[in-house]
Formats: sequence, C-alpha cells, structure tokens
Amino acid sequence: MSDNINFQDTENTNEWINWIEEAIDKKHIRYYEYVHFSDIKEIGSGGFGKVFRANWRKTEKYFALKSFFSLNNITTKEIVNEIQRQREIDFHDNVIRFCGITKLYSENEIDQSKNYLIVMEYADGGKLRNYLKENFESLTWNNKCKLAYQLACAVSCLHDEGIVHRDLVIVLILP
Ligand SMILES: Nc1ncnc2c1ncn2[C@@H]1O[C@H](COP(=O)(O)OP(=O)(O)OP(=O)(O)O)[C@@H](O)[C@H]1O
Repeated sequence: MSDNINFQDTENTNEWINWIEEAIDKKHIRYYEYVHFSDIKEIGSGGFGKVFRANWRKTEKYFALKSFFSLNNITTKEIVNEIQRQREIDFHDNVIRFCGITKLYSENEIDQSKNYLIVMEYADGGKLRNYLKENFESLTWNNKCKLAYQLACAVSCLHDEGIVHRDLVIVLILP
C-alpha cells in the first residue's frame, strides 16, 4: 500500500471515518472500550491486517478483533464495507457475528492517530481445515453432512444477499 495519499484519498478517508464515528455516536454500532480487552493473542492474519483473540472485561467472554495495518483510504473503506456487509447477513446462524468496533490509540506522543478494530464473535474451534485434519476419522457421516449443510447454507445466504466471497475462511464454533 502506498504512503502517497493524494487529496482525494484523504478526503475520502475522512468521509469514511465520519461514517464510522457517526454510527458509533448514534449507537448504530456498538462501541467497545479497548482498555477492557485483555489476554490478547494473535490468531491469524489476512490481506488487511491481523486478527486477535481477546478477553472482554475479564469475564468468560472472548471476542475476535480484526485489525488493519494502517488507517488510509483503502482500509477505512474496507472497514465500512465489512460493517455494511456484516449487517446484511447478521441474521444467519452460520455466519460470524459482527459485534461492534473498538479504537486503539497510538501510544506515541507525537503520533496520536487512532486505528479501528472490528469486534467479532470468536470462533473457538479454529479453522475447519485443521479441525478435519485432526478429527476426520472420528466424525460420523451425520456429522460430516451437518458440516457440509451448514457451509452450503452460509454460502447460499451470502449469494441471496448478492455477496460473492471469493476467499472463504471457514472457522468453527464448538458446541
Ligand atoms: N471470528 C474469528 N474467530 C476466530 N478466528 C478468526 C476469526 N476471524 C478470522 N479468524 C482467523 O484469522 C484469519 C484471518 O482472518 P481474516 O478475516 O483477516 O482473513 P481473510 O478473510 O483471509 O482476510 P481478507 O479477506 O480480509 O484478506 C482467518 O484465516 C482465521 O484463521
């Protein structure tokens, strides 16, 4: 990603940031204070940033926090896109829930910029691929059919909403 953000880019970045801030102010999306997260552990990484698992308020509740490498036009637009897409499919049991947003302020005294992290439901079972590697032999045909059916339902739900995912990441929530 380029550091040379032109005026148009900066303007758009502010527009996306305003969108996020207004959604938080009006409580359209829930805001989580970053200080209440602890026991933060990296669990994966994607094209835009890393994903962490974090404990909420020292309870039994864990969330997944999706971070972004830097806050520029492309990433702020991606945050807004992701929030909008998640809202459209928020009703489906087999799609990870979008919970809200948190802000991480730079600790650097000169650079006081903020960055957003998306707060999501945490899938404690890890990736389906790994789960199958370890458990394939012990799964019954009924279990396998259920997994395939849930997967097909989730993809069908995305398609019904006009969303083509292109690089599906399948994670599991253990019963
Ligand atoms: N809610 C979650 N619970 C548990 N693990 C998750 C969760 N979200 C993501 N992960 C893990 O983090 C990794 C990266 O997630 P991310 O969503 O950034 O991937 P991606 O979809 O490949 O990225 P992108 O499409 O944005 O480039 C996943 O492969 C998965 O292992």
